[in-house]
Amino acid sequence: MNAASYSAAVPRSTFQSLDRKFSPSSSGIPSLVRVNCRPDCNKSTSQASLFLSLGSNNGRKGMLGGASSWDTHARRNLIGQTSYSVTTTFGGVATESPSHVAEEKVGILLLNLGGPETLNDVQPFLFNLFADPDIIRLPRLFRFLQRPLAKLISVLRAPKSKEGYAAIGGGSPLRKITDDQALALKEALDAKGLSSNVYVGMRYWYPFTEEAIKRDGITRLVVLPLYPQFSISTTGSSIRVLQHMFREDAYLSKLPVSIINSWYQRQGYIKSMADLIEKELQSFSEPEEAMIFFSAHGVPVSYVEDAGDPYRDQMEECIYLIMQELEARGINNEHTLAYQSRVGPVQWLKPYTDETLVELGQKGVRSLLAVPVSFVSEHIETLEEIDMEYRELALESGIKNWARVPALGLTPSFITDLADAVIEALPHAKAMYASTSTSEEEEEHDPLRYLVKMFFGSILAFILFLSPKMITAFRNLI
Ligand SMILES: C=CC1=C(C)c2cc3[nH]c(cc4nc(cc5[nH]c(cc1n2)c(C)c5CCC(=O)O)C(CCC(=O)O)=C4C)c(C)c3C=C
Ligand SMILES: [Fe+2]
Repeated sequence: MNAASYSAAVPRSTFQSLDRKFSPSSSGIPSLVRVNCRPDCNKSTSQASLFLSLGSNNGRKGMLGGASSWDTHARRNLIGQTSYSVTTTFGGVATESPSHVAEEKVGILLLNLGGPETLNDVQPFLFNLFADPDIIRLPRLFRFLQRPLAKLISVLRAPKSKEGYAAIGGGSPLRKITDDQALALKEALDAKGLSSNVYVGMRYWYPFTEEAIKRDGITRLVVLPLYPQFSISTTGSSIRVLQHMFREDAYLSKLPVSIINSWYQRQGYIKSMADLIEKELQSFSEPEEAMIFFSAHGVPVSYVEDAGDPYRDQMEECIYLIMQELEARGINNEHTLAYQSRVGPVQWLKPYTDETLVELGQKGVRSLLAVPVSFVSEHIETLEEIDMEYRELALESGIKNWARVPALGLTPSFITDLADAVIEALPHAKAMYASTSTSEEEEEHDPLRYLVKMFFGSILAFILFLSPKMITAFRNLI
């Protein structure tokens, strides 16, 4: 689609504008991120924690209970249901909509996870990760423990993680790859007539999301997470940071913003994945014999079943769409989906990649094509976990022929499709105006409530730290 003139009857990508509507829950999370949820997932606010399961809290099923929640009575603001008619020219040229003509300066913010660049960065990077309340979901009563717990876990986990990063050259390649993707996206947008500034915002390492958007006169912003599928733990977490930034900042709160929550169903992405799979199958002497083994990053089951994370549904739909595309090309290989990279003692999405590989080997599968599907760059979990650990396990389990599809990276058809997604999202940008503080924030500022929480929380935490469950939890980390 050419940016110079388009009628934005936007297809299936789900994107929404930041708006100031808050849900009735106390989470402080704007309704904008509650998307793509199954119709039956509007249970209220059950919580998940990575490490502990203590049963109910305030009548809520879940791990430690009551942390901030992703209740998902999804305001399915799917753009496919809306019809827009906007004629726009970009690139320093007048932008014309039915209501106004203005000079637009477009910014695109790519969101990603970030990774340690050196081995010395590993522990502080892990600290940032585990200090995220969307990764370790503590109930409010225990929230004051988030940072000490993150410190403890990061120190315990660091030696194992360092080994992994050492095996792939001493650091994560994510920053370089994401910067390259940003440049490629800018060029693809230029080629479509849209001049833009593309920024990179990482959640847990440099350049941090909080510092990503520069004050260079942007008048409209598209937020594009580099995760095809939405999860509370990835896109959701980054959007939470943005939400906070936008609430605090006068300039940002007025900036029209459009957020692309997930884009796994875009044809350009599906076809690009199918191209990579089709190509890699040719590396087998008998391509039709190879099982296509999709390996997605896992999340704890409670995210999906209690907190309403749409991640598993989106992942399954994504695999279905890729397989449909392959079948349309006459490729009818068997396929399966499993989840990798679990951390801690709780149940994660199943089946697990390691267990599935062993089972497939035992069942007589001899050729296997691994397809990483939750991420679009090479990173530690493709380069170390899949290419080294899982490959070795597969070969030990009787699988003779092993290959892995590369991450999409800079694949031109993929980058072009991201550019289209940005262009389609632009007309839907809306300002997020200043909002009132949430009940959660108000509570933080009430000293009496805070003291009571600290008192009871400390007693509970003391008991908890001595429990066998906690000891097992830490043992499973290292
Ligand atoms: C869609 C992708 C990802 C999801 C979902 C996700 C959830 C998730 N991750 C952890 C814990 C860790 N993740 C780590 C690294 C890491 N995670 C992702 C992506 C997703 N995570 C990426 C791309 C990376 C690698 C970045 C890089 O440096 O290359 C790590 C550190 C590495 C390690 O020690 O294994 C941890 C720990 C949790 C707990 C979680 C959901 C709750
Ligand atoms: Fe992860």
